[in-house]
Amino acid sequence: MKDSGIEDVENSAPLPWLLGSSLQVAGNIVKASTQFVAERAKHVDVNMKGVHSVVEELTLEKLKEITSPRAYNKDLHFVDGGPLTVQYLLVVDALNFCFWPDEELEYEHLSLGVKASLERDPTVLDAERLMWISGDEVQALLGWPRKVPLQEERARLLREVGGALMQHFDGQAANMVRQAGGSALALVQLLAQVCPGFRDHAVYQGHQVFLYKRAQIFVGDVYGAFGGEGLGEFWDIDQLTMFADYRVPVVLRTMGVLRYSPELEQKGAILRGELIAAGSEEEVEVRACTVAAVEALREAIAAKYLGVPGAQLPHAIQLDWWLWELGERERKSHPPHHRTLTVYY
Ligand SMILES: Nc1nc2c(c(CN[C@H]3C=C[C@H](O)[C@@H]3O)cn2[C@@H]2O[C@H](COP(=O)(O)O)[C@@H](O)[C@H]2O)c(=O)[nH]1
Repeated sequence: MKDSGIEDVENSAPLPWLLGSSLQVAGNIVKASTQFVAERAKHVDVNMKGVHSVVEELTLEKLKEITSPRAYNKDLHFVDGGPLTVQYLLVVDALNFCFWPDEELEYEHLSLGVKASLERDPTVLDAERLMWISGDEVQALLGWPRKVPLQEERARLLREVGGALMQHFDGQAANMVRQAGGSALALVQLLAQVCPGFRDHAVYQGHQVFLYKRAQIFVGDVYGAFGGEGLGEFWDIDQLTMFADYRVPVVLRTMGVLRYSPELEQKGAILRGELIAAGSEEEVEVRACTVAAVEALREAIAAKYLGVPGAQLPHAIQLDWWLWELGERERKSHPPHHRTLTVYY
């Protein structure tokens, strides 16, 4: 095969199979598969009138804020511009799920708790230590005064990360980023391949639906923490979708962008704070329609601001950070979010 040069490409291009795979051709499998759900959803829908009224009110000044490098909240994180930041973000995003069973526990307790531990002991996130971490050590890592929800699961997920880093990347999360060759989608796929805990998907009406929330948020965090440069430089960062959590759907509902059926909202579990099962139609539709809603917002913003001097078209992840921070600030006045016991978000 020498004369065809394929051998050379294989040796030089990282993960060539991804470049030609459905992942690249169909863009992001999260975008494609959540669209499949949004077109059929019974309990949730994306209200295009709501989308257009939000974009109507979106000023150029607000858009500049959303697309500025400061949109990523570095104060909440350990950011030293080096590979230890990548190790830190992978650990945080391996644990970045399901805080609500503990009324007082919020995301910042996770990110700032791990940051404080790392500043006390720079070896605390070494892969060979993560491989053996216990539930009690996870509680200590966060510096939380009591057990954290799903504590033993969180320890298992960290042990999985430690083992994968030792097996494939010489213990360094930064090596995994480098192996993705500057592609955000390839890095999402690579992380989901080596760590089953990041394979956030469901089966909906017989079709596999990918949300990949923690895998995508890890890539978004690396991009944000490094300001889109060095280890954070991804040529296809605009291909990532928003991160399907439980905070942003509430924000989109208060904006009139997302609508829930009466069964789901009034009579249903949400207002009574009952659990909605992971993988149920309701849960998958809430998450998938949230992804589709942010894509619709993004397209409507592009239609309004394409070519406008000084306007930068936002990535889905920048819209996500804007909506999530808004939801965090307003969470006391917002209606309750849906409650799913899960390791995915
Ligand atoms: N969609 C989306 N979901 C996000 C985040 C973040 C972390 N954002 C920081 C990182 C960079 C940015 O600049 C932000 O400062 C956490 N979560 C999810 O929210 C839920 C936690 O909610 P609560 O219980 O209220 O703390 C839980 O599912 C968690 O996984 C985000 O950015 N987008």
